[in-house]
Amino acid sequence: MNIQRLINMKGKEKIVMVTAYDTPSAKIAEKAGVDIILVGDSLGNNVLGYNSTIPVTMDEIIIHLKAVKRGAPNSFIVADMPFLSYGCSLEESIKNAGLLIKNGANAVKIEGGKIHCNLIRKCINIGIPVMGHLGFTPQSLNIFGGYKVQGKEQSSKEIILENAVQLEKCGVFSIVLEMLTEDVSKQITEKLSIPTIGIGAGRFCDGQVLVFHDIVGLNPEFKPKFSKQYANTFTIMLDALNAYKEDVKTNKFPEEKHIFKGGK
Ligand SMILES: Nc1nc(=O)c2c([nH]1)NC[C@@H]1CN(c3ccc(C(=O)N[C@@H](CCC(=O)O)C(=O)O)cc3)CN21
Ligand SMILES: CC(C)C(=O)C(=O)O
Ligand SMILES: [Mg+2]
Repeated sequence: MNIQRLINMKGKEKIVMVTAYDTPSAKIAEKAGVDIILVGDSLGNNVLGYNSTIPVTMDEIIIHLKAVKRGAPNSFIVADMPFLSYGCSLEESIKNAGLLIKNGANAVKIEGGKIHCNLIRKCINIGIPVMGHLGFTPQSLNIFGGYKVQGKEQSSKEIILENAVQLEKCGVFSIVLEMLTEDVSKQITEKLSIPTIGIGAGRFCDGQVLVFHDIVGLNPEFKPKFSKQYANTFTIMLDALNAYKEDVKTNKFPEEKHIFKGGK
């Protein structure tokens, strides 16, 4: 997989993106043959126990990116630039983007609109492919004041569309559209010649992205309307641990076959 192939998939074949944060989830994603693995800053919510993506640092993303790379050495990996790793100084932002590439990412994802065009152009010039992210951008949770669907008012529709157009102009190879009304994501998808990848943005995007833990049901208390849970692994794991506990308590584990014996 590469950015040209992803762009060529637009209008022909839907793009499948899933997050992964560690080696086992990356192995599963690679084995399933997804098109893109995202080392998302949702790492914070789903693995590190934060209640938003805001505390996630470059160091944390890099540790998990390297783990994902080891599990999925042949997959196309996008890494999220975490909050405050970009947007302050241009120089620092470019260095942080480059660090993600050095540590195994094939591209970086940046939340926000045309304000980042300068940074995006610089990144592309030095060889760093960039994916955009518009609509509800979780790093701006404190500006939005909550997890809210975007693009409901005419004025915000126009602003989001304009930002999508500008992101394409400055060279992003794809844009994630998060929690957008379906009419807006459809309009953006039709207007752009790069693929859109939706999460809570309806049926008409060129691809879809979901969080690994939401797909496999590892996070039973998080059930947003846009997500689809395909398995209940939390319960499967809980049952396994309960069975193990019961076996130890009742002397059913370990058995003869689990024992090491010395010579006579
Ligand atoms: N496990 C997980 N899945 C995600 O999709 C995800 C994360 N974590 N963390 C980072 C962001 C944050 N996301 C979120 C978080 C909360 C809602 C939520 O509460 N949604 C409600 C209200 C939407 C509304 O009507 O305004 C919902 O019912 O969908 C949605 C997306 C999406 N991302
Ligand atoms: C929800 C996706 C697009 C994301 O940015 C993440 O998982 O961090
Ligand atoms: Mg993210």
